[in-house]
Amino acid sequence: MSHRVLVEAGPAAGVAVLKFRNPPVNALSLEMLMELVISLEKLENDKAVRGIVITAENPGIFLAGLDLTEMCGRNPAHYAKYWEAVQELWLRLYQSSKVLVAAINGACPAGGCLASLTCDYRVMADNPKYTIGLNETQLGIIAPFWFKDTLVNTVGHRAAEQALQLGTLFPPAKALQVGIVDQVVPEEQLQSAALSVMAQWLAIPDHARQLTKTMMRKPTVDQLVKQREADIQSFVGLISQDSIQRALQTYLQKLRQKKG
Ligand SMILES: CC/C=C\CC/C=C/CC(=O)SCCNC(=O)CCNC(=O)[C@H](O)C(C)(C)COP(=O)(O)OP(=O)(O)OC[C@H]1O[C@@H](n2cnc3c(N)ncnc32)[C@H](O)[C@@H]1OP(=O)(O)O
Repeated sequence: MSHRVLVEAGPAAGVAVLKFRNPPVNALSLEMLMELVISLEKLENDKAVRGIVITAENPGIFLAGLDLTEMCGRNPAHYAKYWEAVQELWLRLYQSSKVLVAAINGACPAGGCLASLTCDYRVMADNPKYTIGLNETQLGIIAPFWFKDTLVNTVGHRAAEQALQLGTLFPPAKALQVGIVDQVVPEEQLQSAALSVMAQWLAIPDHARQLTKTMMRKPTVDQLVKQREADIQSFVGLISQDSIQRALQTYLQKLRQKKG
């Protein structure tokens, strides 16, 4: 039984809707990552499902990214387990044979942006409070190579380099201009726009679309698969450094003090 992920049958045949519901901010905790992987595996094995709309149950925050509390003050074994789960989620999403459409109905930083970039199409609600991007450098950390490659595959090298170095969080119109999202629609039309684009994608024969997706994504997937363990060790080494721990603690404190 999943608590942090809700899967519903969509209003159209062959379409499921997967909703994030991990209050307060839909951070990707270890439990949330595991529940997502299980839900995605079930959907992948369900032949009746051809497409999945991915969204947040409550508008405002799509996904707050990786859970910073999983990366602060823990031991190396925990960091390794956590990072393996992050890799697993990315591999499931990026290699999914289903059509994935992200209906971005809230803030979408870092790991949230990465999850949306694994989808085949991104529709974002036109709300200036919502931003999207890989903002890791703003936290004093570095987006790993497979985060970077997923962005490069979406927006091209120059735009990705600039966005990554600056850790830019783009509001909807700018995100559309850069190509990080494919469509921006009024907030109340988000779900219908996602379903409408899903229908267009589902009009293509599955086998032809799936093989094309695999052809386009395989080189990026293979890069991680062949060095998964090294990537885990690299993460554990970096995240355990005092300077990185200090940077993350400072960032978390700033988030907490924002309210006070
Ligand atoms: C060595 C490095 C190697 C690899 C790199 C690792 C890659 C990491 C990628 C990531 O995903 S890092 C995480 C990046 N995420 C963010 O920068 C988002 C931070 N959060 C926000 O900007 C805001 O919280 C929000 C826009 C998502 C929501 O704003 P608001 O509605 O105003 O809520 P609060 O800011 O008051 O937050 C409520 C509550 O939640 C805590 N929180 C927020 N984000 C996270 C998070 N990502 N992980 C854990 N906890 C988070 C926040 O501290 C508040 O906690 P309280 O205890 O004060 O209630």
